Amino acid sequence: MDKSLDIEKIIMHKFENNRRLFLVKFKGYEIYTWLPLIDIEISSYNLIMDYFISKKIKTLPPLSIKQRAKNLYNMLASISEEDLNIFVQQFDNFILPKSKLDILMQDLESLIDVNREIELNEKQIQQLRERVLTEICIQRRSEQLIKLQEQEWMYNRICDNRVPLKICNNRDFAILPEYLTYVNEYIASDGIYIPCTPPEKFFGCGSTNSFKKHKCSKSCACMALFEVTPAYNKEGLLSLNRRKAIHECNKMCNCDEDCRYRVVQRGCNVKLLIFRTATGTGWGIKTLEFLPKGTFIGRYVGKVIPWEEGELLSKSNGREQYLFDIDCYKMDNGHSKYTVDAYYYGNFTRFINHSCEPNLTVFNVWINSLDNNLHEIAFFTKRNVANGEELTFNYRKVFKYCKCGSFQCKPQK
Ligand SMILES: C[S@@+](CC[C@H](N)C(=O)[O-])C[C@H]1O[C@@H](n2cnc3c(N)ncnc32)[C@H](O)[C@@H]1O
Repeated sequence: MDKSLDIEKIIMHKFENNRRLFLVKFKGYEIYTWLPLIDIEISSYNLIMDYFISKKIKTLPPLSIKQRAKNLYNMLASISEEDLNIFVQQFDNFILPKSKLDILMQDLESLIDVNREIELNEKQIQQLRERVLTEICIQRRSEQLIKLQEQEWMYNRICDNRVPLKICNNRDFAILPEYLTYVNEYIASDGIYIPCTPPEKFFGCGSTNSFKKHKCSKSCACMALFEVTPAYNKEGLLSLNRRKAIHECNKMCNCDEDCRYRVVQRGCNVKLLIFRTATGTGWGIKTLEFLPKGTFIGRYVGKVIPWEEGELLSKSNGREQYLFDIDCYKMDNGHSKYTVDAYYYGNFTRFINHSCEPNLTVFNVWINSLDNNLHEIAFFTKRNVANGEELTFNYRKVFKYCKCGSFQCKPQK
């Protein structure tokens, strides 16, 4: 019988060659088929019972050994999500054995005598339960790996990083949040306009009439125009120590795409892993290569909402930590005009955890939007970072139970 078809009702039964056959109708189909008891008893035992009762047939068919073994399996399998996550920790690094479900079911069947209640002692129950739970873990793990693979593929289809992202969870059965839409840019909420080109009066550096692309140097006209110190060295690493505004060359400039003042806009060029942390902070980001100080990591993106809306959202559980104010310039009321909400829309940076001793730092960057209140929020490494280290920044919102584990950690009392 096709396992994907559900039986809606049993119409009648008959005996043929000493076998009881049932005429069944499948859910959603006008199909009627004769099936032997053995084919339907596991999935539709209650239907068979109801049918027998309705027909006033006294002898109910006994449960088959298979069904009883299945019931026993289900009984042993009952466990909460939390306990399953604890159970799976016994397998180092989530390396599970090969499935032995067939042997387990055979063993359960051979334990069962159709006419008698089975009696198992505590130790037998414990051993069987461990085998059943192991099978559940194997099943859940294979479903999870398929899902994580799909999510990695979906993220990389959209993600504009120059190196593909990797996703890995060797801690529990969680997958990445399915409500998250991966985006590379700010998404404007109703009534907000995000400029994607500089105003016309801005000419950029180099002559726009020239066909020959010019090379920007320390004396790039943009830096003089915006009265900023050039932010990057020749290797494209951040050379500012103090938090200053960064202006990059933009769409109006006549310099190469690989100009040294186009770092953030070129995207992340680092091998990154979205992983499940061991410290109970959920997902996090780690680098899969050594990063020198000043390496650009990513832009914090998401839905741009008015600051006041962010304030309201921050009161709802779990949302606050995904909100980031675009706050280089404050309004008269002392707050930023806009906030980025990365809860439903965001990129990998929404998974960066907080640390009281972080290895990332945040800079405000203007590229094509020259609106004071709509700059980019960019992460750079604030020191050399070793291959395999988790990337963190300081949220500047203290956690009651901070799990960053650093010596500087200041959890709220
Ligand atoms: C912006 S998210 C970071 C990604 C998050 N770990 C996840 O799985 O989506 C912020 C949330 O991560 C967790 N988190 C981040 N840093 C933490 C820390 N130092 N201590 C405890 N929880 C932390 C908190 O649950 C917080 O609400």
